[in-house]
Amino acid sequence: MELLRHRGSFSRTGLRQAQRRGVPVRSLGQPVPQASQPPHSRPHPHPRPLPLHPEISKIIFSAEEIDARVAELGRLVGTDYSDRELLVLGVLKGAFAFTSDLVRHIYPYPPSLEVDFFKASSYGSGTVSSGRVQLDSGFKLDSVRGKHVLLVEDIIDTGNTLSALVAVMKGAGAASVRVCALLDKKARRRVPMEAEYTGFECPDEFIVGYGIDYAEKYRNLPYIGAVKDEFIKK
Ligand SMILES: O=P(O)(O)OC[C@H]1O[C@H](OP(=O)(O)OP(=O)(O)O)[C@H](O)[C@@H]1O
Ligand code: HPA
Repeated sequence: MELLRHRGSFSRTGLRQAQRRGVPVRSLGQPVPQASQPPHSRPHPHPRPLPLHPEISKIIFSAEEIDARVAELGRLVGTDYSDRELLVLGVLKGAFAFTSDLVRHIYPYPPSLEVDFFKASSYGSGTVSSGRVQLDSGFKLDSVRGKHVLLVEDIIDTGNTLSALVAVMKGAGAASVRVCALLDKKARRRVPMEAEYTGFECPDEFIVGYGIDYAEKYRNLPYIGAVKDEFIKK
């Protein structure tokens, strides 16, 4: 076990000291020793459930619920694309966590699966959509021509962002465009938008966590929750 703590290389003195203390030392090229316990029975490095962030009033979707649903979505996507090459396009920044988890669950494997990201934003540092979707001008739209595109979003709220993105991808000559959204806040819709794959229906609240921010904060939380009122600027 102690071997795992010595990730870097040892100096000669450090090496001799480690050997004297009986620390097993592996030289480069030797196989990495396997942990004695299978991954699912190893204790998680953090206490679970994680303590609630002090600025969060409640958890709406727990890390465990999210993990389970993302795995199911991966299976659905994999089944539908088992005979088609797939381009997964994550919408930054909010969908970075969802996209990276989702792609690892896409099974059966499509004949080829590419992952890329596209930046779009309309909320700035507030809780209300500006209605103006700013799209990433640096993205090479040529790269979607002829591809089966799956747009991956953390949340559909007013629908402004995704309706703009679907139109952009179709205009760029994608062979097909589908949407996979973790959360669907139907109560706030202003323009029609239905995802082909949806994780959860989202209550009509401003939510954060699992990639989703308020004024750039809380993206790191492993769960999705609501921010306490006193931390929202009025
Ligand atoms: O349906 P809509 O009302 O358009 O809302 C959904 C969009 O809003 C959020 O992005 P945001 O503009 O906050 O940018 P971010 O992803 O960089 O946080 C979210 O990540 C979606 O992209
Ligand atoms: O509820 C939300 N929270 C954070 N960002 C968002 N963007 C759209 N809806 C939301």
